[in-house]
Amino acid sequence: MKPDIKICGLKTPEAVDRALKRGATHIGFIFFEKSPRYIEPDVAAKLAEPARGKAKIVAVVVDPTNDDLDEIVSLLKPDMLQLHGNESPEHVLTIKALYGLPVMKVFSVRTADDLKRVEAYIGIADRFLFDAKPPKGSELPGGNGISFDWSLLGWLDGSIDYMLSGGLNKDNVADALLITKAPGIDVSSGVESAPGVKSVAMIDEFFDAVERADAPVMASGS
Ligand SMILES: O=C(O)c1ccccc1N[C@@H]1O[C@H](COP(=O)(O)O)[C@@H](O)[C@H]1O
Repeated sequence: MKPDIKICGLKTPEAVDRALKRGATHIGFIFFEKSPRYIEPDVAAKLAEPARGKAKIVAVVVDPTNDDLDEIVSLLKPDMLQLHGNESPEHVLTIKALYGLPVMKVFSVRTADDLKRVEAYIGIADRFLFDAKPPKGSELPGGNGISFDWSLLGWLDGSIDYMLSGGLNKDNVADALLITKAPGIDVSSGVESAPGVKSVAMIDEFFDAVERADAPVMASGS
């Protein structure tokens, strides 16, 4: 089955347009100031306009304050919040109660132990997102272009709805889908020509690779 596809860290109308034309189900905007993909909420709001009703608009935040969220939610009017920090289950519940939006909670994964934290969020987070742990010294909690051992997701309860992220690109996404059968995938730096610079050609190549992975295999000679 075709997975949900989120293109994250968008900053130009061209990249938004291409992601939508190719069938992105989610588009993400990064509200983490140290990121090369950071965007002001009012700019993101204008960029997101063509996506309304076509793809889910996702605001990516890291341990946000209520002031941060007040501004982002009132200007962007996202469909979903992606919590990419160390938000506790209690903080997730508070955010959901305050803003009435579904939450995708992110977990950084290196070993099977990292997946044990998921349990405390079941019934609280609406969706999960599994990303690689950032390398030592990185200022970014995500968007590092690094993958983790996808086979670890085999330990998850099959009923958990999630997106897979971390270092996905046109060359590895088919393997990632084969191994995980992920219901959703999320890419950022894998469709960039330089940090923070999305390439429409690379967005095309990524969707092409997902479509090839999803295509039925024809028997030879028939
Ligand atoms: O992309 C960023 O700069 C970023 C900053 C802060 C939090 C999350 C960020 N990106 C998220 O990271 C993952 C994986 O990105 P990549 O494909 O490995 O580059 C993705 O979920 C982005 O939403």
